[in-house]
Amino acid sequence: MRAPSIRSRLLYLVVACIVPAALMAILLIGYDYTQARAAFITGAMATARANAMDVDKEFATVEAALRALATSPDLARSDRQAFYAQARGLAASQHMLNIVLEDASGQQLINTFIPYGAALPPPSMGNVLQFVQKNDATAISDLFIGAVSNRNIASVSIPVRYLPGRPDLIGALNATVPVERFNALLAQQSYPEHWIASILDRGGKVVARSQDTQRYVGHKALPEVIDHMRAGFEGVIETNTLDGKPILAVMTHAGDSQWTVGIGIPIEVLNAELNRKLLVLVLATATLLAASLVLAWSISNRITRAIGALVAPAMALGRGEAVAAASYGLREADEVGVALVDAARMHAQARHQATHDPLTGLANRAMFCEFLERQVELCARTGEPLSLLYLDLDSFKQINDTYGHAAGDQLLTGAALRLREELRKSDLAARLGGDEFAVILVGCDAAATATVVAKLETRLAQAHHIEGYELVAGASIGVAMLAPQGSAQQQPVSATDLVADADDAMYRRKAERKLAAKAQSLPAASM
Ligand SMILES: Nc1nc2c(ncn2[C@@H]2O[C@H](COP(=O)(O)OP(=O)(O)OP(=O)(O)O)[C@@H](O)[C@H]2O)c(=O)[nH]1
Repeated sequence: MRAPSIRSRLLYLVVACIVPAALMAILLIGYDYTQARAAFITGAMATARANAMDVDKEFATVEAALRALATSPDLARSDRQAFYAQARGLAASQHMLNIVLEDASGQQLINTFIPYGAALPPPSMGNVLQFVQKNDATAISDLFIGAVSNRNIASVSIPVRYLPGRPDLIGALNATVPVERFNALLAQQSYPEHWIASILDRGGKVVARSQDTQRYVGHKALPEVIDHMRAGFEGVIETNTLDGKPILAVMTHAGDSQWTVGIGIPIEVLNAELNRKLLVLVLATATLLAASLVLAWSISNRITRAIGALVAPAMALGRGEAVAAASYGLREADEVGVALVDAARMHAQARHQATHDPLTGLANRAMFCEFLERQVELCARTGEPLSLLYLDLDSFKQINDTYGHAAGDQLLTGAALRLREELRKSDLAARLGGDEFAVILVGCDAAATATVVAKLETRLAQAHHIEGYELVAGASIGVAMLAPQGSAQQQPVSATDLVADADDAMYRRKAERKLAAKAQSLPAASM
């Protein structure tokens, strides 16, 4: 399996960084949403309870006014006309629609809505009167349409002994209040935007509403809401408004009237913020992800290019070639590049050390042997001439012994330099060890070889200026040749034979030179 690329790693890294961050943001948004929902429930419930108390307060105000009216001396005296006038004045001052006094049979005795003395409706035993008589207590009605006023109204009724001396006859003193009183109650609240508050009677009819009041007054709430009301539920439900808008609503009921106050917020509004935040998050994540991926892609391209550019110098190093310093546009790649340059240099150094003599810098025996074998084979095939010269310095030991090893080293180095200067680039000069050198001349016939030998003998015989002395150590040069094909000359056939011949020739030459020197009574080396 192929190892993953830098590009895929970087892309994974981007995804690994951004996706968890986005998930975390989603969790935070979710938490925020729950908090907003809880805050709505807490705030709306507190407001609904306060509104429910306000509803009861409205009824309590009306009841208190009626109870005060019931103590009127005009009633005790059965002065109906005076009582009528008093009731009418009270109704006007207390924003009541009208006040009605009924006897025990349900016959209206006064009705402030109808002029005093005019005909009153026939008697009727309503539920309210029955309740008042049975319980001798205040009754609060549900919403109904007034028979005379033809308006949505509610009534408060208190028991009243309307005939002096007949405490057994219990009639009712009723006051009706228009729904506008409850609408006014909601209107004076400053609900947060989007909140919808409603007041419902015990039967679930809408009494007042903070929005679209006229449209819904008298309408029944949804059955599920009515079911909750009947069960005496106080809490939060998800339901719909009468116009079908899904809402989250809190419900509570007033303790005395048992009317219900509900406050809702459209789920759409509640979710709008959530959706807005989620949209922003999705867009931000997508943008961030796209930007990061593009950045990661471009970074990976740069890294890949830098690493790819290292392949060529690495291959050059493998081939043993020199590696040039370069900048790869990335610090790490530059460092590897520098290491490759160093490695190539060390490699070249090691190769040079393995094939060259450290003192003179000439080829060493190993390189000499390899080169000679290759050239012998090549020339044997091509028929080109090849000459091998074996050189040994004369009386070098004496120089060493007399002037020291360091001076001997300098002389060896000087001799090597002279060889290099006198030879062609295509020739090979090698130090075989001690004061022994060898030269391979390729494509050099016998005449040219003789010229080179003479030139070298002359040059090497010249004095070296070392440490203030003039030191002379000429060289005895033995020659062996691989003659051209078809030549009559007897041929050595291998490099080993050629070396042995050159060595022999060198010894012979040395002997000749020694003899010649002796004959001339001259030392082999002079200083
Ligand atoms: N300074 C120095 N001397 C070396 C080195 N290698 C070998 N020698 C010495 O070179 C000398 C070689 O001596 P020989 O060739 O035997 O003797 P020679 O005096 O040249 O005598 P002939 O060859 O017969 O003329 C020895 O004394 C070695 O110790 C080297 O690297 N540096």
